[in-house]
Amino acid sequence: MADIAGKPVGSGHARIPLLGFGTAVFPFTASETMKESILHAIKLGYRHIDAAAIYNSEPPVGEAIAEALGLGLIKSRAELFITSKLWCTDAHPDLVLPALRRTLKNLGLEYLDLYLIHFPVSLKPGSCEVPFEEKDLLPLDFKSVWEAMEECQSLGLSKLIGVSNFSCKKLQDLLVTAKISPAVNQVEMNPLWQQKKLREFCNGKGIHVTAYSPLGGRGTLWGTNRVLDCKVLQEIAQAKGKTVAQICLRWALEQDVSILVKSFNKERIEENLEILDWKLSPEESQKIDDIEQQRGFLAPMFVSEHGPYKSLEDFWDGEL
Ligand SMILES: NC(=O)C1=CN([C@@H]2O[C@H](COP(=O)(O)OP(=O)(O)OC[C@H]3O[C@@H](n4cnc5c(N)ncnc54)[C@H](OP(=O)(O)O)[C@@H]3O)[C@@H](O)[C@H]2O)C=CC1
Ligand SMILES: O=C[C@H](O)[C@@H](O)[C@@H](O)[C@H](O)C(=O)O
Repeated sequence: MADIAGKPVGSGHARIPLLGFGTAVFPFTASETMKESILHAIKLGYRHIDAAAIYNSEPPVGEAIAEALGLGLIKSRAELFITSKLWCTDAHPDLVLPALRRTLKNLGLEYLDLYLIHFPVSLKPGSCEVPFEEKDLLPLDFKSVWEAMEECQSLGLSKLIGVSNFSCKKLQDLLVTAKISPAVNQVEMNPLWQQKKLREFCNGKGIHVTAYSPLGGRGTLWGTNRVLDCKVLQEIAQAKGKTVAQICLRWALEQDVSILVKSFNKERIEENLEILDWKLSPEESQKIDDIEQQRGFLAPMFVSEHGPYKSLEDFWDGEL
């Protein structure tokens, strides 16, 4: 069993496991493979599972948890750290609590460990699906939606609350009125988009950063191969006898963040775990540090002349 020690998160005693398991696969449909992969991951020692209403992954996550309990892979639900996310159509103050209750029903759980605002944007209320119409994009009412998130935590329906895809500026805006500070900001982070500024800001505010698409989301709708194809990373991997994926994951781990990686392939699920008992040398870390930075490709879906963000610069408030 892999030893995936957790990091403190939030203002209480909670800990977030270092390495988490992603469940986003486009088209967003649940499958038997998804459930089997989650179960396999739990068997190998993954303890954080990242779901979202939009992924349609909540039912298979719930089934995998029930099976893991039945098989004795875990003794209680409390051994797991389960995250899910509020989709933009429900990012309206009166829709947050009903959305979380639906999420819990889908998962068959009484509480989440972490509930996140998926994106700093709303969509006209309606069905939770992509693609969506650009004309449905709306500004997020940070204050009132966050108040509804705070209510979710106060009711004990989620132990922690947080955000995803938030720039420093947006976090700063949220913090002006927040009574509970976001425990986590889940963002894209990999050697090609290291999020140095955001991490520094979050560290200063006690907000834990979770890295998604640590491999650049190879082969996904929103990702790219440029991370796994990066020459510098390939050279380090070859010299070290590791895979490029392992170099990316180890690098992220050494930046003091937690990671979410998705694989539905048994060998790769295992390969991605084998990053805990070795280190990058200072020279290797420096080479990665020097890689030219560019933003990933996720946010363009939310950039539109009809919506609150007219450009990627706008979405990220010019931060890189
Ligand atoms: N909050 C947000 O807005 C977002 C959150 N996320 C979360 O983060 C998770 C991880 O990010 P994701 O975007 O999926 O991208 P990842 O960087 O985890 O890459 C996943 C892709 O890489 C492949 N892969 C996995 N392991 C290896 C390996 N060792 N070698 C080569 N290829 C590999 C997978 O294929 P295969 O399955 O065939 O192994 C899959 O195609 C998501 O699943 C989701 O839970 C992701 C995007 C946005
Ligand atoms: O419009 C598409 C979706 O928003 C998609 O970009 C996200 O759901 C993201 O891939 C994720 O995994 O969280």
